[in-house]
Amino acid sequence: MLTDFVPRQRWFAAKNLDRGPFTILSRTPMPDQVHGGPIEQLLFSVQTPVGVQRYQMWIGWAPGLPDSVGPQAHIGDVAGLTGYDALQDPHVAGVLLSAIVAGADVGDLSFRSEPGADIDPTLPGLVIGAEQSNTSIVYGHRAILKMFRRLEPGPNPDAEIHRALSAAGSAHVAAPLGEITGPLAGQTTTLGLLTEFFANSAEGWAMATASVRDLLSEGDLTADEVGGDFAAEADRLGQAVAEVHADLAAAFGSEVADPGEAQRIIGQMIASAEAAIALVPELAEHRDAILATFRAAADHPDGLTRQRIHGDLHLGQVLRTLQGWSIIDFEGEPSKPLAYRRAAHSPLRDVAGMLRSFDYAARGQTVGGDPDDPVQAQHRYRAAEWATRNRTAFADGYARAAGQDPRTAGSLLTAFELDKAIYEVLYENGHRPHWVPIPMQAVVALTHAATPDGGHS
Ligand SMILES: Nc1ncnc2c1ncn2[C@@H]1O[C@H](COP(=O)(O)OP(=O)(O)O)[C@@H](O)[C@H]1O
Ligand SMILES: O=P(O)(O)O[C@H]1O[C@H](CO)[C@@H](O[C@H]2O[C@H](CO)[C@@H](O)[C@H](O)[C@H]2O)[C@H](O)[C@H]1O
Repeated sequence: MLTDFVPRQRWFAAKNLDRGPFTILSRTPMPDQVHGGPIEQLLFSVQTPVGVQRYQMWIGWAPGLPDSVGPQAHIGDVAGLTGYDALQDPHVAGVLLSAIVAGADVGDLSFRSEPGADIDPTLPGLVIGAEQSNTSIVYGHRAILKMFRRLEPGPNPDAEIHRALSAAGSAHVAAPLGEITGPLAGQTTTLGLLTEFFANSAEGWAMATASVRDLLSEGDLTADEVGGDFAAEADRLGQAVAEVHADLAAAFGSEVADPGEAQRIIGQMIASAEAAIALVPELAEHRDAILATFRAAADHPDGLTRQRIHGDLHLGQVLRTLQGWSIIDFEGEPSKPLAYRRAAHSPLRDVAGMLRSFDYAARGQTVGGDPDDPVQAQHRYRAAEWATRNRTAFADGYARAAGQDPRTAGSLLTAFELDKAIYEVLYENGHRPHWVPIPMQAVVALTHAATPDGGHS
């Protein structure tokens, strides 16, 4: 029954991998029924060449597909009952919120609210957009419940970091309100996280791309002259990221790594690049330049600091609220193991993620098209202008708040950007193949200096 439905879901990361059959790990029915049939949490695993993957689903059963969900929620029919993706059902959303507020224990699942959280269990819940790594339900513009889809045994860094930053009084994070946990491979595992919802907020990605469009529609004004200029926001965002890094360092600790740290990091980047090259043929022709760019960064003289970071920072992970910038989704890079995502890393990794994202916001609007069309060529030129302006503003804001300019890391910052761009090639190859040219272009630009003729061949 899962065979047709699961591979169509955005959250399923093994779409393009050879894989074994789905193995059901557990089924936990809720005491409540909403459409004359049970609602159950189902955990399953699937074996892939890169290891086992585990996933969470919530399945509702009813005599037919309930009116409260669309046809995309249909999973399959068994013994006269229709199974459907229950997280898309507002009635099931209500059951989950009530269980959190009640502090229910259901089978092995624990539903808990944070001490002092004041949540109205009757708030109506609505699932938001399908194009996410997980599935989130918004309750009356007051709270948002993220149900993690791909699971790894242990605490999810999203829950850990929301709690730590909130306890530190950070102005840049949503307050945690509750959690759903349960056992997986013998460890207590975060299954869902309820946090404060920022009503009237805008995603950084939406704001940045609106600003790019504004610039592209202008024939002769430069990026600093158009009404939609984003540079002041990019500067404030840099400041917010630096403040979050400082709070994370205070909450979880930080250390100056030993002098060999840069070599160790570069070694990991080279290993990831080799793995990506083996999977994506377009990367192979740039292999020499990629390796040369990484090697050039290995001799970083200064000690690097290591601390907990966001790990997958981009413009889609930042919200402009009425108060300022907030950062969401502290899970880390979805493809990396949990131990890596909970470990200390260089904050330059997050800085590089944001720098890449400014490039994405700009080039996403000009990708594809006719390379010989003069209007499109002009758009590409303007998009590059926007990216430079906003990358600079972000780094300026970060440097001011951190007291240290990330750009002084030079070739090492380039290596972090290249590492991210290669990750993005892999990510787009699996999820949005028509966007592969965006990070590919960055791979070429970032390795340009390392090619024998400086990229003039
Ligand atoms: N606290 C919040 N307030 C308002 N919107 C939020 C909040 N948290 C998340 N969102 C919205 O939900 C979307 C998905 O959240 P995210 O944590 O990025 O989930 P995923 O892990 O599925 O990518 C975000 O892109 C954002 O639009
Ligand atoms: O699902 P997540 O938000 O955790 O992150 C994954 O998906 C992102 C795409 O939504 C991806 O980000 C890439 O695309 C963004 C635009 O959609 C762009 O702003 C980022 O710079 C680019 O990396 C992210 O890498 C991936 O982990």
